[in-house]
Amino acid sequence: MIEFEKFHGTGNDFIIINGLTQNFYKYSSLAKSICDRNYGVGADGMLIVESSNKAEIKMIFYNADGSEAPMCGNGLRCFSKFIYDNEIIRDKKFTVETLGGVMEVEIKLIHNTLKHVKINLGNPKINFINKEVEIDNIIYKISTLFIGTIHTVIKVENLEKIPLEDIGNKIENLNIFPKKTNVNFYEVIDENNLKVITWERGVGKTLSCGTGAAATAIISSILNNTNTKVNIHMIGGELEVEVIDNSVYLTGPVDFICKGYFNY
Ligand SMILES: N[C@H](CCC[C@H](N)C(=O)O)C(=O)O
Repeated sequence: MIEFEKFHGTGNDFIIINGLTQNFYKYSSLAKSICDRNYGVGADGMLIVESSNKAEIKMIFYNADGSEAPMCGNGLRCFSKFIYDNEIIRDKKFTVETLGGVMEVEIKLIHNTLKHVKINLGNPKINFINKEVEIDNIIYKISTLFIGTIHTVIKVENLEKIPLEDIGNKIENLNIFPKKTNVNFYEVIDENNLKVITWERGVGKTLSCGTGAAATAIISSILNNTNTKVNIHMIGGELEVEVIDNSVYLTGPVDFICKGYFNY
């Protein structure tokens, strides 16, 4: 039996397992089983707590299909609540090692309960902006960058007209992306507000994506002159992204859902 807790950040849901107190192997197949929405607990991803020699704690992250990914913004925000509420670290600011680099987190308490987490995703690395690709006779202008993990961002006029599953999948698997990509479509509401839907590598459609929100805010500020501090409206809720110098800050709510034992 594996003890786990489940959290969500704006509807992006995660299983978190304390690897400091439990030993188990084959994370990839465990992620696939535990994240399965019919035969498992159900989640977009699985996070494991491990000790670190580069930061105060380490987060390991797997997508629901069992693939390992370097970073997850909403996942890191949920992970921070797990760490604080389980008294693994009791400071309001701490550092977390991920495969995408060491990230700074800052927790926010409301009446002594951890409700919001702000994370610093570091410095984005832009691969290309507005590259034209043709899919099913339609030209899409895609922009790709690395912000903890790989994201492709595409501006559209009307999100409701986007067949996310079909086109998200095709862009994820374009041969210019040997390791695939996460895909975000966005609409500009005004200079302070963007609406975003995300197709995640290794998961599919999710209700929210933290690094995707950050990636979209960065590309939109370059292409549309939207502000460097914006609200990102995702299906599952709202996130705030702020770009200051070479850092991208992501802030939003996190919630504990349940705790239990997985039969594995
Ligand atoms: N949902 C996550 C991103 C997961 C990225 C993952 N699907 C990948 O393969 O890179 C977030 O909140 O940032």
